[in-house]
Amino acid sequence: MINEGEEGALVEEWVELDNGCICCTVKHSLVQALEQLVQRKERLDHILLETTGLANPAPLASVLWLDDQLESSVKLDSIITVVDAKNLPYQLKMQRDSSSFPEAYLQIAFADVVILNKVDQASANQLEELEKEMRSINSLTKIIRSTRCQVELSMILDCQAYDSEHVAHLEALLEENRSLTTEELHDVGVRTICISEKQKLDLDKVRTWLEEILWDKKYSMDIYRCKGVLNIKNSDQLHTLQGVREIYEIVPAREWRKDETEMSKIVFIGLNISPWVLLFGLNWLDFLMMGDVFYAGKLLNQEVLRDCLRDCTA
Ligand SMILES: Nc1nc2c(ncn2[C@@H]2O[C@H](COP(=O)(O)OP(=O)(O)OP(=O)(O)O)[C@@H](O)[C@H]2O)c(=O)[nH]1
Repeated sequence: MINEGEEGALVEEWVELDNGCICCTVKHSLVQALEQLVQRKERLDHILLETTGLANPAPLASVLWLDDQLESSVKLDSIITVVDAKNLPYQLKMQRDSSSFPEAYLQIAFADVVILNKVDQASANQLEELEKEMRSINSLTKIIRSTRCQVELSMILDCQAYDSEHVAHLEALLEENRSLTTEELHDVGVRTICISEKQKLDLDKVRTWLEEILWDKKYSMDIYRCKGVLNIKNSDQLHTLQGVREIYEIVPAREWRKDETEMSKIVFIGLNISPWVLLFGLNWLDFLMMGDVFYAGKLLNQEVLRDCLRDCTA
């Protein structure tokens, strides 16, 4: 850490961690070290943690988010991924065609913000294609184009992506997606699915449904991230859902406003997401699908949905 000392001199300070990878072996001592830092410094606004280019963000995200719930002084604000506009198409293709550990996919799937860097090295068409591909992996992410990573700090700090009460972005996203059309469904890989439903949900049943998906990994779906607003039976409160891997939280956030439509909107980002399996679960929650489902950024129409359900119950 570099700080300003007496008479403006720069003072370098180090906090030493045991040897090991911060996303595996030393994740708990990392949290302790961060807390120590916060206690020692009065003027610490943000901590930017840079992992290696091969890191899997999942363990770090879970441990920092969990710590936030335990009222630690360190709070996870957002995960930012820098991608290279020139090389990303090659990396995604390589990982799609092999069974290797999909770091590039994981890092996009977990990103709350993607900085699409080196845009001077790609054509307008290539950039558009890349953004489309990234949005099909993670529709929730905010993409910022840059050269030499020059971005407004206000765009990457204070995003509150893990804040239970901060759902404005999610609501905007689901509105935004409405104009998309139906396309292919048979797609494997890391994808986003967005589900909206008008009927009120039974909270206990939603929990059971989520736990089957997140904990029991029903039908081999591997969910990295989930977020949502929920319209719960016998409650006048808008509830929010936040989840990172197996950990999830549903909390009443605020009363529904008069000008908003009371409905549930849930987003899952993960590997091998099967729309029909999720819908089968939803059907079991006792409601007919009245709302919309978007898969990899594309709207599935009601006919396709009904076919999915028929397939599941046959
Ligand atoms: N043309 C172009 N080159 C860039 C841009 N951003 C970075 N570079 C160049 O890309 C090379 C790699 O940049 P680094 O910033 O060291 O890349 P890095 O991935 O952070 O490297 P690590 O130190 O391994 O983390 C350098 O030669 C940079 O000058 C960009 O927007 N456009």
